[in-house]
Amino acid sequence: MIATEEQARAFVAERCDAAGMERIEALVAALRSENERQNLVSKGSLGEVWQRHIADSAQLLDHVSRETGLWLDLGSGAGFPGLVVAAMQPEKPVLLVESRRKRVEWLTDMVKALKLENCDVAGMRLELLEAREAGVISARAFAPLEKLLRLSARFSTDTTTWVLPKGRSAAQELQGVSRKWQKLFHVEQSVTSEEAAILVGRGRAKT
Ligand SMILES: C[S@@+](CC[C@H](N)C(=O)[O-])C[C@H]1O[C@@H](n2cnc3c(N)ncnc32)[C@H](O)[C@@H]1O
Repeated sequence: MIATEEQARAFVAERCDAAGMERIEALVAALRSENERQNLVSKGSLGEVWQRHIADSAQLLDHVSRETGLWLDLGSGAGFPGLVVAAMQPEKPVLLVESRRKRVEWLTDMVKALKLENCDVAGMRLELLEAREAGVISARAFAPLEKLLRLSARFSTDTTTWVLPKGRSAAQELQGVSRKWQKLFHVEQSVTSEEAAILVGRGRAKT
């Protein structure tokens, strides 16, 4: 279990090259500065930004094979987890979906500043996004599982990998959805918190 900022930084460094680490350092610096202007993340979490946001996002890579297609991140907010993934693996195509204007501006600015040619921002509600096939679907603190699956099912295929950090509610939320959806997922322990878990799944979420 990651317990310190140093451990979190080392965890991330093991999963990307030096250029990736430089991009992540730049992202952290920009986040600290932008958070003075808009509430991208809670002030309290900035003191543990590597544990709470960066490593928390980076750990999803351990559940995803390297060759998957488009990584679709729903409700990216400040960029977690999608922007972190895009910065660590610039060969991975990533689409960040976010509806709030100021957050869309922040994400767009960061994609430009970090020179992430692999990463696009869809500044709109997910409901309005044109259907496309996603190799990976991620979403942290986006919506309750039932709603999340209903909104994103149309982007999934038989080979889609789902990585859904769900905090302490993971197992309970999974029990609350229909059996056809339960079958797709299992619960993985988060490495950033004893209490948190990630719903990892594979396949098409039929509606
Ligand atoms: C609680 S925040 C989480 C942000 C980020 N994923 C994180 O974990 O730090 C949820 C984000 O989802 C966005 N959002 C909520 N509903 C959405 C929708 N239907 N389409 C696109 N974005 C949405 C919100 O604007 C907000 O930025």
